[in-house]
Amino acid sequence: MRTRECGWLAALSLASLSGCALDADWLVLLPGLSFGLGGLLLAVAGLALLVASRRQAGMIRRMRDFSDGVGVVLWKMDPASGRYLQVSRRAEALLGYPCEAWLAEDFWREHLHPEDREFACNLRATQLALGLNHEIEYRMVDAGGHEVAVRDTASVLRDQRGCITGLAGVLIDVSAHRALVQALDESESRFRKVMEQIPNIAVQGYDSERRVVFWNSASERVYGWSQQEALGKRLEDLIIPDAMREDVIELHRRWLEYGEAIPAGELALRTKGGATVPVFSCHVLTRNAHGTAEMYCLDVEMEDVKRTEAAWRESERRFQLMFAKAEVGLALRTLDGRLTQVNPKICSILGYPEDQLLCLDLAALTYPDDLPAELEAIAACLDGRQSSYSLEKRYVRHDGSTVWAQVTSSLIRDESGGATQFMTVVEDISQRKDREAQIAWLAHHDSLTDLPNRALLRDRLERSIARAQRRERRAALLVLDLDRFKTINDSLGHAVGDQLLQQVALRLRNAVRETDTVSRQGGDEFLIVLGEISDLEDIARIVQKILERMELPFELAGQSLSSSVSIGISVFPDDGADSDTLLKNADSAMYCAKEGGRNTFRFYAEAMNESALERLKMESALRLAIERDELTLHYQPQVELAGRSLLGVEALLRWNSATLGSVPPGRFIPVAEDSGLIVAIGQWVLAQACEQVRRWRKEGVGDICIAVNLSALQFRRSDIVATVRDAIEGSAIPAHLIELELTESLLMQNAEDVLRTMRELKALGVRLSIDDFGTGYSSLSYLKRFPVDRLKVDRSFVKDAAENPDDAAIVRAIIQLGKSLKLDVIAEGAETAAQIDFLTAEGCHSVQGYYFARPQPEREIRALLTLAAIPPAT
Ligand SMILES: Nc1nc2c(ncn2[C@@H]2O[C@H](COP(=O)(O)O[C@H]3[C@@H](O)[C@H](n4cnc5c(=O)[nH]c(N)nc54)O[C@@H]3COP(=O)(O)O)[C@@H](O)[C@H]2O)c(=O)[nH]1
Repeated sequence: MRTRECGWLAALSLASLSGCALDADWLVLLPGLSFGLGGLLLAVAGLALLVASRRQAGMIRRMRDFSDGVGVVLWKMDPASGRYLQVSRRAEALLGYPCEAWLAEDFWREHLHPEDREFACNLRATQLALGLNHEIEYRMVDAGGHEVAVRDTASVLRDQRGCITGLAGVLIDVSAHRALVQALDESESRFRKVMEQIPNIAVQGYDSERRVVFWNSASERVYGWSQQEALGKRLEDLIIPDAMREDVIELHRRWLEYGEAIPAGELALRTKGGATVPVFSCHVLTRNAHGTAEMYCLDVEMEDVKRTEAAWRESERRFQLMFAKAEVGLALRTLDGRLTQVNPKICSILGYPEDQLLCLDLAALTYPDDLPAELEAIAACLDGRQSSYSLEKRYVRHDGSTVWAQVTSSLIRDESGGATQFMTVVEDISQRKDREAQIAWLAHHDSLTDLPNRALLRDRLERSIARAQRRERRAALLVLDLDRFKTINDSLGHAVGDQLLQQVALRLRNAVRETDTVSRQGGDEFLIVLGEISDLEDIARIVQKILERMELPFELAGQSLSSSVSIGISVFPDDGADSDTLLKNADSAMYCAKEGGRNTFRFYAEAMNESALERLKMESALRLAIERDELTLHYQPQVELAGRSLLGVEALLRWNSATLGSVPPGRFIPVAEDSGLIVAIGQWVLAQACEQVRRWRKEGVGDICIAVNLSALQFRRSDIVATVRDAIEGSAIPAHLIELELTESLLMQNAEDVLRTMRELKALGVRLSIDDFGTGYSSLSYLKRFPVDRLKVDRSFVKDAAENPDDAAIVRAIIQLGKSLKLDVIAEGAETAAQIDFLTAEGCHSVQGYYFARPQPEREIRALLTLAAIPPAT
């Protein structure tokens, strides 16, 4: 609480002194409103004088209304008892009591705040005793029990003799004002405290003469002057170096006079001890409570910053040095895998120049099989499950080779903890991997021959069994034992024996497919696993190939040595369902082979031996058939149905073997195809057919067209176009007298290649027909594209066509198809008159079959060739 004399109240007292009645007494109080209302109330004071002198009741009433309007309470009090005699209407709003309540004895005293009561009562009593006007700030308590801060301005009323007659005053509610002042005080003190205690910013305040008015503890530390020493001293005498002195004074002046702010910037200021201290200084010009200018300077010491910067530069320099010189590959990588920085070592590991490497990303550099594991590890880092990962992986180098690396990637985070990039350390571990691979190789291979050893073979055998089981195929295990190896070893020495084993290993490897496994078990014993076998005869053929290759002499130590093997064979699933059983059975089969005279093979199951042997015998005999002149061609007429005229003949191969007797084509053609002999045989057939055409023409029989069967293998493997061209040109016959029969199934495989070859053949001028038509799955669209002249209905449909409606429908459909595609249709296998009638009725163009003639040797068929109409066979 504070009291204040209100000097000019004396002037207002004139109004009362001049004998104002009660209302006029109020007027002396109005100046109490001057606090905060300034000039307005001076005008009011003048007005009061005027009113007092003129006693204008209306004007007084308006003044009372005015006091209510501005929110003040006018009161009159008995000085002796302290009881209000009168209060203005505003009193009700101030404390929430009706005006009458205020007039009660001791109202004022009782509604003073208990903490302020004594002080307010004493002060008023003292002032009254001295006869002084006075002003007191204290708190009252309203009807709701809340404190209300008031400023109470009281004037002493006197009569003409100067005796005190009463006390009148104004109560103003200053609660809001006080709260504001208090908040401002608190705020100011808070900020002052902050400014004083802020540790890193030296804050100084200077008045308009640049004398220190504020000097915080950081200023004491930075500049060495204590607050006590600094206060009142001038800026330029404290911290401004001499060289800057005049400039600073001038800058300050210009700020004050022209408002040109002193810019913030780095300065080198002076300490008490005369040392220079680098600071970053910014300045604020403000006005104090008295309205005078004050400049505040906020200086941040730069030494720390500079030290940190230097340390950072040093650390960066070291990092760059370490990065560049590191003996391991280093790379910085964005979170999505792009390389942003690489060191020379990683460039050399990956074989890329730096600029090219920086254009690549993780996926492009990683061996595809190893990428998923690394992406999984990256995801674990990015979703916070781990902060780094380490793995072994393969990179794809610039030249396409792969390099094994031990990779450790750590997530780098920024100050706020956000992941920014990966730092990757790459160590070339190719050598270690090679060593590991070498060790693994040695653990699973025979060091003499480099072939898989027993352990690896067992693994491969088990895999082959599993695969064969899944695909419902067979697998075979061959146990091979070199005949006479002991003799060679003992007589020529171990070195030669070793060489022999190495050459045997090589021959065995070359005799089987890549996917088969050849293994050495030690000594002169070898094992072979043949996987994915669909036909038992395939095994016999491979075995035969091995035997043949082993029979060829070995060049060892300057001499030619011959050797041979005995082979025992067991087959999955026929001879055993597991590797142990198959090994045991193949072994016992091998001993049977040895007992059987060596240089031979034996299946574990006897039945297999028979069929395989027969087939092998046939293959061996067939191999010699051409040179032994055992092959001949028979011819079967092809007859036009309408006029029964001869259209041509089909050449059909016959084999009369010196050892096997007459072998039907149905048996030897598949063996020829499987063994590849069909290529040479087919060539022979073609040449013979062309030669026959030439002879018939020469001998006057006529231009007889010969149809020749082309096997699929012949069509695909040999240069069939050249073969046909050579045969035709070699016998100088018109090409259209040769017709090539291609099976329907051949056309369906690699259709585009087949089509190209067919077009080339057609370009030679030969005729093309589709054999066995109806047994394959030709689509109409394919047929349209193939340049064929004739469809040959398979004899299986012709056989029952006259009786079986289904077969009849098929034959009918083929005939219609031929007509639609403008192709001749020949039905083969027509044996009966009923079949001939049916085919004639359906509009079939021609037939081939026993009805007219069986395939016969040239001399027997010759008579038919000149007939105008071919009669049925008798
Ligand atoms: N790649 C080559 N394949 C050839 C060659 N020579 C023959 N073959 C093919 O061998 C299969 C069997 O031939 P083959 O025993 O000669 O049988 C042919 C005819 O004898 C037989 N045929 C003819 N008419 C009748 C008959 O009325 N009834 C009946 N049961 N059989 C009859 O049809 C065979 C002709 O068939 P195709 O060649 O499909 O016209 C056989 O698939 C021949 O293709 C050759 O040199 N190369």
